[in-house]
Amino acid sequence: MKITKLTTYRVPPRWMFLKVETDEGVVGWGEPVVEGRARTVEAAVSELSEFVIGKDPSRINDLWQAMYRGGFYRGGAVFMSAIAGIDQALWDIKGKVLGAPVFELLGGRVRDRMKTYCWVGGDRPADVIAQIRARMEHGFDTFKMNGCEEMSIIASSKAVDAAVARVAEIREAFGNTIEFGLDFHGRVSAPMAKVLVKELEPFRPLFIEEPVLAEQAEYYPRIAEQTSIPLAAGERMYSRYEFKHVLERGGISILQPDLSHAGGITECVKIAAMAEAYDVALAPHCPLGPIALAACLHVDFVSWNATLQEQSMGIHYNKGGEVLDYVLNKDALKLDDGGYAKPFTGPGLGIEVNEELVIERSREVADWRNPLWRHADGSVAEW
Ligand SMILES: O=C(O)[C@H](O)[C@@H](O)[C@@H](O)[C@H](O)CO
Ligand SMILES: [Mg+2]
Repeated sequence: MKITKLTTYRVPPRWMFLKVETDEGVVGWGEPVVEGRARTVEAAVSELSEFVIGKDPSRINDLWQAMYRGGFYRGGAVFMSAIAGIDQALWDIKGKVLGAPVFELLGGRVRDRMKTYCWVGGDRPADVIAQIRARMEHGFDTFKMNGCEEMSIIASSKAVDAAVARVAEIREAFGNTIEFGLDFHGRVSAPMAKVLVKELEPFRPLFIEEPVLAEQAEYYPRIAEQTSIPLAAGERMYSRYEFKHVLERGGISILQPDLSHAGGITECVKIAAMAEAYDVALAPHCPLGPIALAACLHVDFVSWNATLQEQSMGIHYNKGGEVLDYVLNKDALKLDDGGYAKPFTGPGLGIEVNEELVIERSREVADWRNPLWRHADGSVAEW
């Protein structure tokens, strides 16, 4: 079998799907995208297709190594996302050729179902109580929200109190009938992370995500020293070689590689195993579409240390498109009570893509950009 064509489709809300065709008619789908940089990733996929076209799709490991090492320069969000989408599609093809779900090709399931969580609260966390109540009616009991609004490098006690009051209100309203993670989203500086984590300790959030920016990773062990709240990070790390430093330094209890940013299934299965060796949980990042989510779940089903899966149904970013819109076999991603995903039964990634809708929506798609926030003094604020 030979790869004959790679086609990318940028679709609403802010995703990109990749179709990989072969000379035997077997097709694989992937989701290579960096949110807000879809066209840049599209160019990277196009460059990589020069190498990939004509190759045997079954040789996933060799193709991955050649894509990763073959261009001298390596790593980074754009390049590793391009590789990720191609890798996902190759696993989809392999499963379809062999008639088995990807998790079976990776050694079979370690669990019968996988716990997911959902977002509430939006960019600037608001209205979270009502949104939690609404999602609880659909059986969810685990949530994530932004932990704060813009936060100056040395923020006011008022800004800290606002962040803490929101969490206190959640615990007041729900006790521990629900669990929630707080995403600092890289908005919090190292000095303020120490302050915020200390004030949040009594409310025991399930985890604090990106307590500082990935480029400040040396602070993870220092922040972990001062709190019992598990720290989570990983969405802005792109290969084993970045995660190994974080694992060696310690401080992170939950690794969150993104299956569409960190090299795909081939790389993230290895990252999951590295995390297990350090007794670190796996909670793949996934604010994206159905193909990315399916790739995450296949890794979850074979990773003993997988604990929680992010999924973007109802997330504040999904304007103009939702996860199940592009899926024909919607039941494959139906979440049961408690937000549990069940194992795929179909071959490959187990997602039947609504190609007609993908093509139609790809014709009129706006380029999504995240907002550029500024502090009151006019300086750029982390979004
Ligand atoms: O945890 C999450 O989902 C992420 O922090 C998410 O909010 C960002 O990755 C966003 O998608 C970037 O455009
Ligand atoms: Mg995050």
